[in-house]
This record gives sequence, structure tokens and C-alpha cells, in this order.
Amino acid sequence: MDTITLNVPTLPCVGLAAAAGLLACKLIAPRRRADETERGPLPAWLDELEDDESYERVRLPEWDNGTEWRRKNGFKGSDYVHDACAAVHVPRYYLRGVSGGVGSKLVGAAHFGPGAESHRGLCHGGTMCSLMDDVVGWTGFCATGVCKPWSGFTVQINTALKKPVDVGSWLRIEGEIVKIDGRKVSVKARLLDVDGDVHCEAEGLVVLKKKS
Ligand SMILES: CCCCCCCCCCCCCC(=O)SCCNC(=O)CCNC(=O)[C@H](O)C(C)(C)COP(=O)(O)OP(=O)(O)OC[C@H]1O[C@@H](n2cnc3c(N)ncnc32)[C@H](O)[C@@H]1OP(=O)(O)O
Repeated sequence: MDTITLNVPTLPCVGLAAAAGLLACKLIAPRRRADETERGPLPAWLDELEDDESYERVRLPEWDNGTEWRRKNGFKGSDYVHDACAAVHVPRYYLRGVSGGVGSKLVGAAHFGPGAESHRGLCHGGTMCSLMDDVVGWTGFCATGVCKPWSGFTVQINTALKKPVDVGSWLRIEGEIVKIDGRKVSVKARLLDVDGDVHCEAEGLVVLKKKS
């Protein structure tokens, strides 16, 4: 009968080698922008928005500060759209707030990862609907011209799917306030590619919270 000998003294060596390997990866791998992932580089036009003084990047601790911060602050999971591992992922939004109200506009990039797949390399329509929900909501939260997170609720998202999205695509997502009636903020949104082809459009409604 064969015997298996466990060479105990080698175990710490294996651990050390693994740790050294990980460290080497961190040191040797080319430095990447903080929010760049295995999805590849962010689209270049996002840099143009970064440089455009009429747009301001929307930053939130619940998007930027990771799991531990979220747990400590009442969140129970990962953000459905803004988490780096989301099937369809928005790494950034930029707000053109003007002076608030109609014309306020949110622009971002959306990546459709392998987890968004439906039929053979094409994305599930629900991923486009989810994006429309997200951009409608966040545009509504910007009704005053500055982003006030969680200041209302998305109550309607009427989405028209116009063109399939390939798995692996980076698309541009836009939301714009078209009407404000009391607490009701109407938003038009669309998802388009670099050629300007529209993949989906939506009309949405956000109801702002009652003032307490
Ligand atoms: C201390 C408390 C803290 C709370 C913390 C929460 C913070 C976190 C926030 C989290 C954010 C999460 C982010 C997310 O996005 S969450 C995304 C998912 N969305 C939801 O879960 C929303 C669920 N809906 C609701 O909770 C209530 O309906 C809300 C609170 C939104 C309104 O109920 P409220 O009692 O306040 O208002 P109201 O009923 O008097 O309606 C007001 C006006 O709106 C009109 N209307 C309403 N619905 C619809 C509709 N579907 N279509 C067309 N119109 C609609 C309505 O006719 C009326 O119009 P008018 O008659 O005035 O002309």
C-alpha cells in the first residue's frame, strides 16, 4: 500500500512563496488607474468629461470606500450597478448641474460584462433596463443642481430597447431632467455607443422625498 508523507516543514515555505508571488504581482504589474479592472481601460471620452469644467464627477463613499465601509454604514451587499463586479457596471457618473432643474444632465460609462449575457454574446435586455433605472434615479437626485444621494425614489422607468448590446461593450449612458412638477422629476435617458447609435431610451419618473 502506498503511503503519503506530509512534509510539515515545507508548508510555511509554500505560504511564504505564495505571499512573495502576490507581492511580486503587485510590484511588477503596471500601475493601473484606481477604478480600472479586468474590464480593460475606461473609454477615453471619460477623460474628456474629467477635463470639462462644466461637468463634475459624482463621488459617493458607498461606491468608493469598499465593503467594510458599506457594512458599517447599514448596507448589506454590493451596489447592483456601481460595484466593480456588477454584471453591468457604471464606474463613474459626471454631473452637468447647470443651476439645477430642467437641463441638469448626468453622463457616465457603462460596461457590460460576461455576467450580463443572454444569447450568444448579446446582453440581457434587463441589463439595459437596470441601467436606465440607475441613471434615472441618480439624475433625479441631482434636481437641485448638486447630487443629493437617496433624496427620492424611482417610480417609473419606461424603457425602449433599440439595438442589442455585445458582451464586453463600453457604452455611454446619459440622463437629463426634462420636467419638474412639485416632487415629481421627469427624466429622459439613453444608452449609446461611440458611433452615436442608440441602444436604448427611457422616460422615467423620480419622486423626491417629502421634506421633513
Ligand atoms: C426617515 C425616513 C427615511 C426614509 C429613508 C429612505 C431613504 C432612502 C431612499 C432610497 C432611495 C432608493 C432609490 C430608489 O430609486 S429605490 C427604487 C425602487 N423604487 C421604489 O421602491 C419606490 C417605491 N415607491 C414608494 O416607496 C412610494 O411610492 C414613494 C415613497 C415613492 C412615494 O410615496 P409618497 O407617499 O411620498 O408620495 P405619493 O404617493 O403621494 O406620490 C407623490 C406623487 O408622485 C406620484 N407617483 C407616485 N408613484 C408614482 C408612479 N409609480 N407613477 C406615477 N406617478 C407616481 C403620485 O401620483 C403623486 O403625484 P401627485 O398626486 O402629487 O401629482
